[in-house]
Order: sequence, then structure tokens, then C-alpha cells
Amino acid sequence: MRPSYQEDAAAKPGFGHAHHDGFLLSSPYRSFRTEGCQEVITHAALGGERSDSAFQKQVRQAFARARKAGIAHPILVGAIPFDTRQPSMLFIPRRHTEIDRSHWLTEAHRASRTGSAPSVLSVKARADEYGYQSAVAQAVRDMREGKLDKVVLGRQLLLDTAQRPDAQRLLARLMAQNPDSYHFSVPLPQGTLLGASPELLLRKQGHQLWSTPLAGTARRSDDATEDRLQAQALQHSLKDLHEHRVVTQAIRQRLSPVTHQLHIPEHPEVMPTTRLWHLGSSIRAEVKAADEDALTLACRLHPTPALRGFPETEAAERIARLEPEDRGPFGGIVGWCDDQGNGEWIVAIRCGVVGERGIRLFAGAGIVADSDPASEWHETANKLGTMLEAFGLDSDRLMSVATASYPSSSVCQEHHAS
Ligand SMILES: C=C(O[C@H]1C=CC=C(C(=O)O)[C@@H]1O)C(=O)O
Repeated sequence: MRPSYQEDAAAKPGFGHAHHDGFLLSSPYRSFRTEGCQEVITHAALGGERSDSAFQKQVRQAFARARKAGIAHPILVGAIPFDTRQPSMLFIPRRHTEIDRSHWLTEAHRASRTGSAPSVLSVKARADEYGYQSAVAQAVRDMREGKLDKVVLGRQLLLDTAQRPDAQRLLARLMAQNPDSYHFSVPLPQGTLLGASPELLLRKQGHQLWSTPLAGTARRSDDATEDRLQAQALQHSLKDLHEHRVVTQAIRQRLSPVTHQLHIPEHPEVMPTTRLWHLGSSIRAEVKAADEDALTLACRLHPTPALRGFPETEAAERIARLEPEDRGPFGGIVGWCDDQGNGEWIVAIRCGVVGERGIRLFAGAGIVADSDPASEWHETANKLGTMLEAFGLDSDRLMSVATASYPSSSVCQEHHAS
């Protein structure tokens, strides 16, 4: 199905609107919203790390057409799915308006206090606790037999709501609850992809590049002492350090040929989100060649082993076999680039797709040979908690509920078929 972006939607600042067909991103680097659509790009991003690929040629041609049509500084925005063989969901907007992030956050706080969260009628999942843990156990067996090093296994929840959830109100709640994350709202054929992700795949400005991969997780605590102990335990957890090192090694291998002064810290830091601690690495580099732009570099990195695993082929094969549904945009990337090579791409996690009568959520966990199936199940529940909280739901209570399988008429079905 082709995206049907509304042409020339009127500028709608603020959160008081039920629908917004533009793209929104809030980041410490650049925050903006878009209006209208000049051109849609659905070409699959596979091979996009090469500037002579069909995908990159299409993007350059689209930029040229946009400039010819009078857009002086066009940008490309949208999402690239987890599986880069699938169609991209990108477009060049007619206009984009920069937004002051701190002002936006203040406004989100105010908006999040008005109105109530949409009422959830039921929560369904294809992978129940037993199914998810069996998949993890299978992957662990394969890793102990030396067949692969790491695989990220995800699961999805489907929340049925009485009415269409108000995506902008949900975004406001997500922003208020997770002020330090990247926030996004992306119009997709199957609904609106909303999220509060902590993970930066890549930012490029001029020749400078930054990436902050995350892998390794612990739950935060309301008790300050306990919270600190959790962070310390994560920093020394051999299992999590291994899970993280697989990611930084792959990034080193992928960036080395195209960068100099590649700096990857020897030890990851412990980085907080509102609910979780993660191991994260602040990576910096300088790009060698001018034709290595933000989009080619994002295609070179995506998906990292923080979302797929290692080795790539073995991990992809396990995901296809062990995850009951297609990820679609989940675990993909969301962001923008301009025609000067700058841009920013965020990993599409802690997010959901808002459809007509509900929302579909995703969370994954990195599995290594030392993983414990029950802990990974709880980790995915905690990650799902970021979105569930925007609905005023408690992930602990939901874990026992989320066992019913999807009915055939489930909302967001087209997402799976796409
Ligand atoms: C795959 C997800 O998280 C990734 C990012 C941070 C930590 C992760 C982990 O510890 O497994 C994952 O690699 C998700 O939130 O769905």
C-alpha cells in the first residue's frame, strides 16, 4: 500500500489537534515539524550504503526535483524499516519549521495533564510468555553450540482501544514522561509511528559523525540506593558487556573504511532513561569523503547488532524463524537528511504504531549465550512499559494479561501484511 500523505496540511503548532499528517522530531540537535509532501520515496534502502545505488540515485533525483520546484533547502524525512529489503517510508516535505525543544517539552507537559489516556479494551500478543521464553531458550542453545554470537528477539503487543487514540496527545505524554529521549511522530501507510527512543544511530554535521549505540539493560528503581546499585551491577555484568561489545565491534568494522579518527570508548557508560539503565558508547568520527552523507552512513550501520545480532545472516535467520510477526518499522530508523549530507537517524524502539482502533507496540532484547529466558521476558516488559505508561498502564500488571492471541480482525493488521 502506498503512503497517502496529505498535501499541504496547514501548519498546526501545539498538541491540541487530533491529527497531524506531518513528521515531527524532537532531538537535542534539531527539532522540527513538517508540512505538506513534495515527493514520496518508497524505494527499499538495501544497498543504500553505496552512493551509486538505485536508492541513493532516487533520493538525489528527488532532491533535484524539489529544488527545481522552488524548495530552496529540501530535507528528506521518514522511516526506513528494520528489514531494508522492504519499502522505505520517506518523503520530502514542502516545508519544515524548526522548533525550540525546551519550549516544546514545556508545552508537552502542559498538554499531557489535560484529557485522559485512551481507554484500552484488551491487550493481545502472538508471543505469550511461554512462546517468547521458548524462542530465547532455542537461541541460547544455538549460541552455546557456537552457531551465532548474539540475536535480538522481539515481541509485539496489540492494544485495542474504544476509539482511535489521539496520536498527538500520546506523543505529549511520551515527551513529558521521557524528556531526555528522542521523540518522533511519523506518518506511515498503516498509522502513525510514535516513540520516545533513547538510541542515536547516527548524526552527521559537516564532516563530524556521532553515534550512541545502546545494548545491555537493567531496570531502574524508585529507591536511589537501589537504583545506583542496579547501574553498578550493569556496568560490571559480563553478559551485558559482551552483548554491548558485539555492537561496538560491528560499528568499528563498518565505519573504519569511511572515517578517520574513529573514537569508540574502551568501556561503555551506564546511560539512564526514565525506566531503564543501558550500556551506551558515545562514538565520534570524522568522515573521509564528501559523498559519505548521513543517509549512506545510516544505511551502512543499520541494523546494528543492537537490533539484529551477530553474525548478521545467522541472526536475521533466527529473527525470521523465532519472532511470530514481521517487525515492519519497529527496530528500523527514523530521521532526516538534507541535500548537503547532514542528518540524524534515531533507532525506532520504545515506539508504537497508532492505527484506527488501537496501537501496536514492540520491544526486543539482546540474547547471548548467558541469557536467562525469564529475565529477557521481564526486560521486554520493562521496555514496553515506556509506551504503556503513555496509556496510563502498568507493564507489571499487563504481563499476565498479554497472553491472548490476535483475533483475525485485529487492528493494524495491514502492518503485518506490508
Ligand atoms: C531492542 C530494544 O532495545 C535495544 C536498545 C537498548 C538495549 C537493548 C538490550 O539491552 O537488549 C537493545 O539492544 C528495544 O527497546 O526494543
